Amino acid sequence: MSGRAAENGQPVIQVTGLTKRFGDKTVVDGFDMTVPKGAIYGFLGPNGSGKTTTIRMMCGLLTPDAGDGHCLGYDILTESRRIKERVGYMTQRFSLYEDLSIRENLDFMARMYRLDRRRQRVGQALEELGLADRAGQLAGTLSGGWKQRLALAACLLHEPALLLLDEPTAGVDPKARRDFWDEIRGLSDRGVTVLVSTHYMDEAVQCDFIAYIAYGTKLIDAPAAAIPRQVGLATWKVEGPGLAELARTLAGAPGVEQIARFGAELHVSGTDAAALGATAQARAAAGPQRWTRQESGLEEVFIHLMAQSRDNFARDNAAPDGGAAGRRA
Ligand SMILES: Nc1ncnc2c1ncn2[C@@H]1O[C@H](COP(=O)(O)OP(=O)(O)OP(=O)(O)O)[C@@H](O)[C@H]1O
Repeated sequence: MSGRAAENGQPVIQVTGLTKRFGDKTVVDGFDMTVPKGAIYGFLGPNGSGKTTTIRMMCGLLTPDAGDGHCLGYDILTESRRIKERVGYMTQRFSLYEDLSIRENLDFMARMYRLDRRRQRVGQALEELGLADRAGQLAGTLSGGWKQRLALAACLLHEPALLLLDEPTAGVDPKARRDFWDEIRGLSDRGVTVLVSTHYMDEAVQCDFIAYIAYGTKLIDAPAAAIPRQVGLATWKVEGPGLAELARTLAGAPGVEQIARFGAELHVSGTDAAALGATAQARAAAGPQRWTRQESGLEEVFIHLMAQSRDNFARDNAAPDGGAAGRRA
């Protein structure tokens, strides 16, 4: 496949069997994925589950121990240099030089990519950012939201076809998060493909597709809107007085696997819809709270997946004496 193939309706990324071991630990195991052009693909999962390692392998930034594939039409094993030229990478820590000015940061990035029309590109980025009249200000003096916008502008200078975002809005206020995602959506509309690793639900809901990874294995890979149905989790919303006490008495009741507080509501979920329904109806009849069956949201689903993968991991690693082998969750 040539570099142009990706522009002719073929997936931007297609990988199979990606596996990575660090020492005797397999952190990614037989990972397959296909990413369409312009998609925003979210990677979720517990800490240390292999999200970053997977994303880096998919883009040729890290060599897998097994598996192969293509990214942007290039072979991830033999043409990683070509891929890197077309990838923008924004890490959680904003990778800016705090003691350089806003303009100097952009100019440094433009030099790093050996870009032509450097002055023009930097000038245009400053205009688009709305920072042209503050170009001489030190980057370290910007607020979190502005630093993030500058970091994004810096990694877009070379007009990448693929953007990697690692928890991009951690520590940024809600307005700035919203603006940031509007910009990401705009890039996706223009055909830029985005891979984002996150723990935040408000980032997850912005994604077109979500892969959920637990301990090196992909458990879910689907359009975001299809995931609640695919996981098969039933949820009841409970409103009214005494929710804290109700939550205590519901623990362990038939069909109740998860109880989560959402503001003034309790969301009670489980995979056995019939058993949960019977419990809900019995409790509703006893009052005084109001019970309503509702669609499970992504947040409930991910709380469920997280708890389930922890339980599976503890079971699979249970020592002969019944204790769990140590590993960070
Ligand atoms: N270069 C490395 N050498 C040794 N172990 C590593 C290396 N990089 C990652 N790991 C280990 O591989 C596992 C997966 O790490 P990775 O960063 O991919 O997970 P993650 O899902 O992105 O985590 P987080 O959500 O915490 O960012 C972790 O146990 C991590 O400690």
